[in-house]
Amino acid sequence: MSLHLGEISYTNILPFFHYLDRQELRNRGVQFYYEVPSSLNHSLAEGTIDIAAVSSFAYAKNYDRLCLLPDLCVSSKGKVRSIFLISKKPITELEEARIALTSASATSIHLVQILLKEFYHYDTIHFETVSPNLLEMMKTYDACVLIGDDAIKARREHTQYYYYDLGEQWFTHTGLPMTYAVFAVQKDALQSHPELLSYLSEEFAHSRDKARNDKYKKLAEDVSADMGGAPSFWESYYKGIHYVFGEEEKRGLLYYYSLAYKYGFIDKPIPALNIWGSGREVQSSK
Ligand SMILES: C=C(O[C@@H]1C=C(C(=O)O)C=C[C@H]1O)C(=O)O
Repeated sequence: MSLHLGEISYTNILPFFHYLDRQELRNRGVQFYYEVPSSLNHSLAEGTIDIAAVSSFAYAKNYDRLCLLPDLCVSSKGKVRSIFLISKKPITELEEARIALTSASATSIHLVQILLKEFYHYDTIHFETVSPNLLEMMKTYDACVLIGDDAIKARREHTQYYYYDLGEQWFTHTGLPMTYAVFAVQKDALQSHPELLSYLSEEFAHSRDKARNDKYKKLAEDVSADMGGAPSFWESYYKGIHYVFGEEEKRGLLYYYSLAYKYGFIDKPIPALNIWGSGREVQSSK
């Protein structure tokens, strides 16, 4: 029986995937699915995918059925450089604004609402979820949120707007890192494929460590050839992202979940993260 693995179709996740021996994994029964985060979140919730890097928000939504792989995440302590609120007006002038949210995201579209409610005290902003097309969004809305490669491209090509980096905003107001993606696995799959999942988890960590030990040089060159942008941009982009799920990242994520609960984005509080193989739970610091 094969194991269905979801891969986010953005460059930010590549350190975990670039150096994987995909043929070896296919030989062992892994099937790859390449999708934007919101589709992977959906597939994981439906049970059609066994394991994936998904929006950290999606883990909270399906908390009872999922476990996290230890040590792996996509986080930033401050600027992430690929998740922006892009606005025609300064962030302090958004009373009654209409904001378009990218349909590719789950974590960031709730993060922006949390930031604007909790720290800017807005309660009259109108949010709508639409396809991630900057020009279309800005035709009808005052501001929009883009993530991943859409956001990187917008920042490069459309400099006439105000850009607010949501990782930086979160850090300014909380002093904590923000975790956008985690590796979540169905509890059922842990029963049916424990050895393969353990192998896969180690392979993700090896790929990440290889990319980091090379200071992201080779990865940056490959991404630049594929996507444009200078290799130096990609090197510093990767260096700004935290790929290790440490204690501070977990605290930041639990605080995000507590605010997501406060504003009704999730139905149940998340008291702790269930991390596979760690034999322990991490309590919320709040
Ligand atoms: C750093 C990023 O994090 C992403 C943001 C996500 C979200 O908002 O749901 C999901 C997965 C991550 O890949 C990014 O896309 O730029």
